[in-house]
Amino acid sequence: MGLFDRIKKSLFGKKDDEEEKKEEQEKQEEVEQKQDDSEAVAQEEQSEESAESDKQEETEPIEEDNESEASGEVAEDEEEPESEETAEIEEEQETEPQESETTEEAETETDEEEPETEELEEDEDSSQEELYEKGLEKTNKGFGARLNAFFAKFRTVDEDFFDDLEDLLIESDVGYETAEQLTDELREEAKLQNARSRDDLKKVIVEKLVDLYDKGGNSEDEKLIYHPEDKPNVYLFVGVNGAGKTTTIGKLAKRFKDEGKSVIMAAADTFRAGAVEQLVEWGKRVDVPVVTGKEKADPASVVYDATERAINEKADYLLVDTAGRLQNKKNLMAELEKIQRTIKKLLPDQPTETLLVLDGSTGQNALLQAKDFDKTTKLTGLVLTKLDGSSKGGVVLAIRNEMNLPVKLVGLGEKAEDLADFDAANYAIGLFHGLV
Ligand SMILES: Nc1nc2c(ncn2[C@@H]2O[C@H](COP(=O)(O)OP(=O)(O)OP(=O)(O)O)[C@@H](O)[C@H]2O)c(=O)[nH]1
Repeated sequence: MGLFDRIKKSLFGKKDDEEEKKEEQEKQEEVEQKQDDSEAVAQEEQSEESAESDKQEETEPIEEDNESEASGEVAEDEEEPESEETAEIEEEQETEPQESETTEEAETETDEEEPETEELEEDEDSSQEELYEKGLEKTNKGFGARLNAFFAKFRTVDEDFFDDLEDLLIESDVGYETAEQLTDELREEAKLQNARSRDDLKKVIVEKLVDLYDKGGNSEDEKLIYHPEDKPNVYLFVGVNGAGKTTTIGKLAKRFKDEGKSVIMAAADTFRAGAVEQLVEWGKRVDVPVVTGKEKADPASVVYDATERAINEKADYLLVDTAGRLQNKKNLMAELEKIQRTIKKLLPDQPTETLLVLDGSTGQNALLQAKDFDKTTKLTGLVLTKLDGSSKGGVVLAIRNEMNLPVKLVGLGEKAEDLADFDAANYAIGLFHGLV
């Protein structure tokens, strides 16, 4: 199923079903009306015929004439209320069971149409969808609900409408540049689609937002890279203090372990003692070995040891945690470069991934950090953490619009399983469900 189909099914699906049912009912009523009409015509013709035969029978005895008139009246008296009542009853009876029949039919049809493999994929899809729904609850109640309240106030599509929308997007961390661009595009799109009603506009706006979340639309580019022939696949995690590097590495180690892969972690954040302990703790929790060094040891030496071990043990993955803050930015960048050089000494094609971890709840600050790191470190993708802690949600849009880097993972909670591949459809569903 395509991205828009999935979103449409999930967000607008109920409405579409209702519309379909309504159309079905209207069609049925039309058919009944036609039947009634033809019955009425038939009745008229019949009464005309009987009137004619009455005329023909005028010559016959008066008694019989009376009888036939009487019987005609009785017949008419009986027929009329009967046909009205029956029509009413028929209508009542027919509409009710038909409604449930339509639903049943629709359900059976979809059941029959979809092959088993798709059902399994759908199961996976729905568990990811649930993770997003749960993780984005706060954003849904914040950004999503603000958007909904904005529509509730909707009167007419004019310049004020688009100005207010732009303000709302800026307030929701979308950022000035993206908000302006988005509003301009929406103005055009609304004109193009001749969207005038509240529902039309809502659809145009949600579609446009989803389009931006899906930027490029090629989710394959957003998947974490894994080369089975290139073991170990080294993933280097960079980012400022507290962004969620250690937590993301722990969560990912669990995921890979659960997939049956062998994993080693390297605690190269020797700058902060607590960071090493934290990774060791994750190692115990998910049963993955952690290579550590002495306090304040050269992080590159820890990475060297860990890379050697990963090569010797033919590990599938080596996940490297780095320091978030040094005395100054220049030192931090120099340290990251040294780590990259050290890995390349042993494995020239590594690291497979250099992922910048950003705290998604810091809004525009996350975007600034992304731009900053992107200038100095060769990155392959982004990880947006703590999206469960943000009621704004706009930063994802800003990052998608202003960065040429894929968002590969999102953190949707503190638990080991609260890490998901970024998925535009699930993100949009989590953000807008219950609102559109
Ligand atoms: N709610 C929530 N909390 C998260 C998420 N990811 C990380 N955290 C929390 O954020 C805090 C900081 O995470 P760390 O993994 O220690 O961050 P770090 O980047 O390794 O920080 P340093 O080790 O200081 O460089 C911890 O309390 C984590 O539990 C997430 O997706 N959701």
